[in-house]
Amino acid sequence: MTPATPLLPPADWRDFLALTKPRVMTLVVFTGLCGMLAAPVPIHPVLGFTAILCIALGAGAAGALNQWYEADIDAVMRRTAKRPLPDGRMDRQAALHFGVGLAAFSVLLMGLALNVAAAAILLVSILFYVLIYTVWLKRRTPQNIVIGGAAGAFPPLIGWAAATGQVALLPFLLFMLVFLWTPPHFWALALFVKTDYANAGVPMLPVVAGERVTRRQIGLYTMPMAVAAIAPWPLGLTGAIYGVTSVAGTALFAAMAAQVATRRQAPDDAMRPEKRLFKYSILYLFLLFGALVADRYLT
Ligand code: HEM
Ligand SMILES: CC(C)=CCC/C(C)=C/CC/C(C)=C/COP(=O)(O)OP(=O)(O)O
Repeated sequence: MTPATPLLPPADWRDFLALTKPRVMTLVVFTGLCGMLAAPVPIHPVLGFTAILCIALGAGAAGALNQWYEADIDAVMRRTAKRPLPDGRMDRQAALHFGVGLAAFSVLLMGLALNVAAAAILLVSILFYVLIYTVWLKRRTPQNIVIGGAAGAFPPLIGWAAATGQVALLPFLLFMLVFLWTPPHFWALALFVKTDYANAGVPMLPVVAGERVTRRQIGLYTMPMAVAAIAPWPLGLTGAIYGVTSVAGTALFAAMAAQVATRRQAPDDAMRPEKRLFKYSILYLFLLFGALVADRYLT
């Protein structure tokens, strides 16, 4: 006789929400919204709302499928052990159905209500995060987040494509900005949660190559990131609000990254430089994308 599988009570709506990684996705959705609002074509508010909803649902679906696939490693990391699957609050099948259903719904709705270009890029970003990052690269190489991180850089392109039906140089530069921002963002965090990844056997850079290499890589990626961040201004694609914000914001980012790269910490500094860089990395993208929209509507 096969042993009875313990039946889990139906998951709470809060567990389904947690499956979508709502906190991380706020910035993903914000960059998509700003990409849409920065486009030179006005979009009907109902269609604009629908496009952003599709990005949010698509990103949430990707987060759910990520958690469905990696419940085993989430269970051994302190930061993730309380997620609905490793904590036993949800059935794996329910998470899979939720993720696949939400992904299909978001892509179809984007295609029907907006256009095929936006739907296609949304589909590519979901597949990129789930298949290329989560299933293929994450457990295999410390370059996982460099390549797989492209998934999180697509939303500005999706937003722009939703409004215009095509892509252009400015959203491409925004894609490059988020793409090159991801390594410093993530490796700064990985420096202070290194043992979690080591315990789970995930080959993140500080675990595999050590702290020194990781610090240097953070500094290295910051340089092309700075170029992508500032370039839209001299290229005449944005105005002075974005220009000044990007120059000042990026200078601060570069100063913090240099501190991390050279491991300088003032004796009275309570917070480790990498922790400060990680926190600032999030504010930085909010600032630059916010300035992009302010530029479009205030100048
Ligand atoms: C492969 C690429 C990335 C990796 C591995 C990564 C990893 C992480 C991790 C592990 C956290 C810590 C806390 C948490 O799980 O909530 C975090 C926080 C965060 N990430 Fe990333 N991230 C990536 C890309 C991105 C992108 C593209 C965005 C948005 C554009 C983003 C936005 C955020 C935000 C807003 C937080 C803070 C969440 C909070 O307040 O709790 N991340 N990231
Ligand atoms: C529009 C669309 C589909 C966007 C996709 C959004 C996306 C790829 C976001 C990347 C950010 C993210 C949640 C990284 C977490 O990495 P992790 O899974 O290694 O983190 P974990 O250890 O917290 O699970």
